[in-house]
Amino acid sequence: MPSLRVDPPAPDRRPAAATLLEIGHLSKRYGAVRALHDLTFEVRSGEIFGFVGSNGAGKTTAMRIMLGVLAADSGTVRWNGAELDLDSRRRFGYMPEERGLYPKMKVGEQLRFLAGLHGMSPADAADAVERWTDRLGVGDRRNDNVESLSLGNQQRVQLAAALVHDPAVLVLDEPFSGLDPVAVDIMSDVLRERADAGVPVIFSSHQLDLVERLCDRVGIIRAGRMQALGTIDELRTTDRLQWLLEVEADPGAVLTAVHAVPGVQAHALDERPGAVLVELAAAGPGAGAAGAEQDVLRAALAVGAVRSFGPVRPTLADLFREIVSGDEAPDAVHSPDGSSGSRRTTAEAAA
Ligand SMILES: Nc1ncnc2c1ncn2[C@@H]1O[C@H](COP(=O)(O)OP(=O)(O)OP(=O)(O)O)[C@@H](O)[C@H]1O
Repeated sequence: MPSLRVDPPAPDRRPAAATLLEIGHLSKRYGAVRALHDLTFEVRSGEIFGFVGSNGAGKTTAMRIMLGVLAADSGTVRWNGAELDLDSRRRFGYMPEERGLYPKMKVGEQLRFLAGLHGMSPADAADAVERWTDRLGVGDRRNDNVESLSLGNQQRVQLAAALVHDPAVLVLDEPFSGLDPVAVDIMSDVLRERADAGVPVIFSSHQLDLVERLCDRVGIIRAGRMQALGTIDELRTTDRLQWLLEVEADPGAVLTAVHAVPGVQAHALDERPGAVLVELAAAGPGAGAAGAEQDVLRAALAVGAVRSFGPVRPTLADLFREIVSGDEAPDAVHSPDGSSGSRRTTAEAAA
């Protein structure tokens, strides 16, 4: 059941931008487990891309392949039109799921060391470490061993490690997990700021409200395949047009009146007494439902005063549930014919 949000379409924040990171037809097996199957998507300059999927869907595998810490069985990862090599990967900032900090090393020392590995001079590294640890709220912990920090603060340090060399691409595996709300806000601001500076940002997350709020585009992956890809707004535009209707009248009478409109389904909402969810067929070639909402409104007005009547669109969490519902065990081997199909937005399909 879609939640009852009636939102105006979100503004498209995407600048007209070049595709910087292209993930093309990646496939990967671990023995009998098919972790990725022909996974293709792109992340554009200045865009925050949210990578979502159930546990075991293949997100970490895809991110590791992007970073070159894991080899794909087939497929390519291109940056700025060229296949990635060691040099270009040094320009990436990566926050691995397994969090690779040295527990017994001091925060500042460790970050300066990592910045040096990315080719920064000691002076530049020291400046950047000071700037990022201050920004991420762990400036006063620079002289403490990593293991003495709370897990959330270690995560802030891990983000500093991904950012310290001013990366041209950011790939972050579950950067928000375990963060307190203040740290979530800081992390969100930093990602938006980096994207606004032209950096393609990709992160995985199970926090769908956050993904919905923060990301310009989203990919929903299921069992190693991309199932839905597009802006939040595009993904929320479904074939089923649902409207929420509230009338000052007996709900049974409202339902009867609405059902009398040809091609319209309706049912009462348990969680919102008196409200009726009206489902119109999609307007489009052959659907013949354009203007059906006017017929519904007229029918409703005939039984009582209409308190509200407006379109309802699914949240990202609704879409996600719809896509992964009936999921088989994530570790299963999948049929080679791609029978699960893939939902791409019109814009993506045309691209
Ligand atoms: N080293 C490995 N050896 C064998 N199987 C693996 C290995 N790493 C991952 N897998 C399997 O590959 C599939 C994809 O795993 P992956 O970690 O990429 O998923 P994920 O989407 O990141 O999951 P989560 O949200 O739980 O982190 C899963 O079925 C997983 O069990």
